[in-house]
Amino acid sequence: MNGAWSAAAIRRAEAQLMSRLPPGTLMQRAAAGLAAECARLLRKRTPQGPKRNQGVYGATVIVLAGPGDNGGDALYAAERLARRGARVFAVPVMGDRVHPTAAAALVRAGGRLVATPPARCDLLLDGVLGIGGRPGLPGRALDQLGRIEAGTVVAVDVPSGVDVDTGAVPASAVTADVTVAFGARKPCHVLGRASLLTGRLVLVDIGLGDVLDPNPAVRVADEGDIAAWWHRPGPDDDKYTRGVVGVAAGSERYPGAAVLASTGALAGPAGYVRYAGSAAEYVRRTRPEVVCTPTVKEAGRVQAWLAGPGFGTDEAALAELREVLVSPAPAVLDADALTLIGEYPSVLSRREAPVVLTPHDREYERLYGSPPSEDRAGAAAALAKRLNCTVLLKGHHTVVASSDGAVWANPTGRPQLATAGSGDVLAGFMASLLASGMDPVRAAVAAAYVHGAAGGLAAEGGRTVAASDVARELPAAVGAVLSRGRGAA
Ligand SMILES: NC(=O)C1=CN([C@@H]2O[C@H](COP(=O)(O)OP(=O)(O)OC[C@H]3O[C@@H](n4cnc5c(N)ncnc54)[C@H](O)[C@@H]3O)[C@@H](O)[C@H]2O)[C@@H](O)CC1
Ligand SMILES: Nc1ncnc2c1ncn2[C@@H]1O[C@H](COP(=O)(O)OP(=O)(O)O)[C@@H](O)[C@H]1O
Ligand SMILES: [K+]
Repeated sequence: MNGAWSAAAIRRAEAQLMSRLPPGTLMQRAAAGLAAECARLLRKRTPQGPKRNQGVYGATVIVLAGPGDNGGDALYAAERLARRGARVFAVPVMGDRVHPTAAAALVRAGGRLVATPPARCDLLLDGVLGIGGRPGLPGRALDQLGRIEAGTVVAVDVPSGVDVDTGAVPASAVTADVTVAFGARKPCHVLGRASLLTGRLVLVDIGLGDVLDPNPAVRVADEGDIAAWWHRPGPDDDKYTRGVVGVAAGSERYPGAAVLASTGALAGPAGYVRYAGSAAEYVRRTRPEVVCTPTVKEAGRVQAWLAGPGFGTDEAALAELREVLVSPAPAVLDADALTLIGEYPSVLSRREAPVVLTPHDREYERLYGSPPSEDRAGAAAALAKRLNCTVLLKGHHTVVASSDGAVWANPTGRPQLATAGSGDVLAGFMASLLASGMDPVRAAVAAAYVHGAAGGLAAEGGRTVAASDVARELPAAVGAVLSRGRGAA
């Protein structure tokens, strides 16, 4: 598992570490790692004309330097590049406030402090704001970003202007090709719109590992986690012990949801999929391995339910939802089930077994009363706490929150997944993970991860993606994630 730590947690760890080290040590570690990454990027540049001067020597580097230590990191890294022959121009963007010793070191190495740098450069270093930054950019930084044409933009620690702890981008911010982060990820690298401005993330180890709080603000699963959580069938297993999934989805009007959710469920680790609803004819025709009954009651005992996709919001649907909720099995509630809960919140009141809610933003609003804020992790956690459920809030970086406040950001997925029915596939797959015995938060996290990976496979080569394509790629995505995960373990 990877984590992302809040600015306050990073500062606490840095303070502890710094108390044991000579002054300036951490900043030099950060600057050395940053300069090394810049040198790697400059080696890849393709200057116009004959291939001379490739690399650091002769490259034009511009530093936007803010008033704090983030500017200090950028200036010390630029000093190292200047010593290797780069032409460095540093622009103080907050009046004359600039890290004094770092600026002096850069000047000694041949760099220049200027008000107006060249209009083009090979590499632009964003050292405007780091973890001490409030959202938004100072005007001078914004002006320079508007006029400089940069081959590569490297953000120092975080893309300046973002809200470091939430990933919100309420005002102007830098768009980076690469972000070189020190010590640990911060929430803005993995959450919200800020994660899109981060570009490729490079972590530089400055020795914080041992002193960081063991509980990160945001967790990010990796393939090793998913492989470790996955229940593999053993020689004594049968289809029942592997778990029975109940799918209460679809209707005569929306039979597709039943098929997509059942296909999602079949791709998971459970051994048996039962369908309960009025679209049985379509499910049988497309997925003959699914056992169909007309109602939830007749489906009998299952180890997990999915309820909601395409099953309507009328009285009959409400009655079926109530039937699912009296079952002691954990349940994924999606789509129409979320609309029903928004309308009749009391249906959840006597529920004891775990529930995973999987809203997109409009469904979230129906459940919570207002749309999710740009602090998507905070929004998911607030709903999870209020309803005492696990919440998977869908979007570009899907977020999973547990009712006790733990938050996970999903690292996979792509916008092509935003296609009708793709959520039905996700919900069915998640129900299969629950039925296999996986803990609800892990089931939500693992389902989002593998679903995103399946979307990636479906979109390979720029192909267009429909929900059936995502469902078709799920078994391959499971295979790839588990085999890489076991390899990593
Ligand atoms: N503390 C440490 O030991 C280390 C810190 N490092 C670097 O230090 C950074 C944090 O440095 P600082 O604490 O000095 O903070 P920043 O460099 O993020 O800057 C804070 C300064 O910017 C001003 N400011 C904040 N938001 C602004 C806005 N929107 N517009 C205009 N001005 C704004 C503040 O008033 C303050 O003067 C990290 O991100 C990292 O780059 C690294 O050198 C590693 C070691
Ligand atoms: N911009 C986006 N980038 C990546 N994934 C997205 C984006 N928008 C939506 N998704 C994903 O697409 C899926 C859509 O689900 P949902 O909205 O429930 O669709 P449907 O109800 O039609 O099945 C979710 O997994 C969601 O996380
Ligand atoms: K920065």
